[in-house]
Amino acid sequence: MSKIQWYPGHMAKAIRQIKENLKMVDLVLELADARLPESSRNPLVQELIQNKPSLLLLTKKDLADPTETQGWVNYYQTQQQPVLAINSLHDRASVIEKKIQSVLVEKIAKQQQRGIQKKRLRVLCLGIPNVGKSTLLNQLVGKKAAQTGNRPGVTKAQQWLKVGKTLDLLDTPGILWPKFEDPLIGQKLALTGAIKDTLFAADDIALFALEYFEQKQPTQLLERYHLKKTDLQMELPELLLLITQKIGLRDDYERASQRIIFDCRQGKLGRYTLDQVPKLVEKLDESK
Ligand SMILES: Nc1nc2c(ncn2[C@@H]2O[C@H](COP(=O)(O)OP(=O)(O)OP(=O)(O)O)[C@@H](O)[C@H]2O)c(=O)[nH]1
Repeated sequence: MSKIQWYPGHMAKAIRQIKENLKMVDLVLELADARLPESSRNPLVQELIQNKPSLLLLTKKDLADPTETQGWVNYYQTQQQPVLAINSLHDRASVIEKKIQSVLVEKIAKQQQRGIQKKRLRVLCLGIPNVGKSTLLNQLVGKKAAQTGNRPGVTKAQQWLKVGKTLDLLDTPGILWPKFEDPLIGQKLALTGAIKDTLFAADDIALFALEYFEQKQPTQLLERYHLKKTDLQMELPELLLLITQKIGLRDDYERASQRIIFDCRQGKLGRYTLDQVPKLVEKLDESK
């Protein structure tokens, strides 16, 4: 597929801002998409936050495969990374508030021992575009605090938001990769909506989606587009043309591609997880 470009200027600015903001907070709330927990994390975030306590929130869990999400949660627990899977549209602020307090419980206890009585905890919220930051913040704050939209890059300025009795939360604009070498990550991000639609060819991403569903969840593909099992033996471009006809778009495979992408983003082909949980390699005792 064509190479997806990132803008180093934006990235440099975002990094400067994060470094400044990190000095002011007790914890980093890192958002990643539950459908692609690794591919939707900016690798630089880990480097930047270093020893700062963090909580990884896997957003949009209602769109991800629940078994896979549980697998990812288990995996992060083995990595000592505090994690919580959420549906930002429905989950209550108190669940996240409690989890943050549990991550910081030792720090709070130490501060109390030293006579420091902090009333509020300061939290920095980070995530790639369209991961659901504004939606989560609105849910946490309990009113329409941040602008939301299903377009990457809607969050513009940063602001402090009060959450319940214990948290102050800093909203920041989504940050981008400076570049990514692995085209597969680009395809996953494009399919789930983290990259502007103008930056990739819809048919490339639709073919990627067809390949995924054909291999992993064929029943959903058959049902959604009224296909026969034998249709799945076709080459992918042929299958795309067949679906184009099935949905009444004659030979307009460009629009059909956009429809397939939209269906995947909306969960019309069911819940799915594009990133596979890494296999936990048990240490073999070679002396035996
Ligand atoms: N199904 C589902 N949709 C969600 C969830 N969280 C966010 N969304 C949707 O995802 C889209 C993007 O959400 P935003 O909150 O605007 O994302 P953002 O991270 O603020 O985006 P930027 O402004 O690009 O940084 C919106 O259409 C939301 O309704 C979730 O947990 N489940």
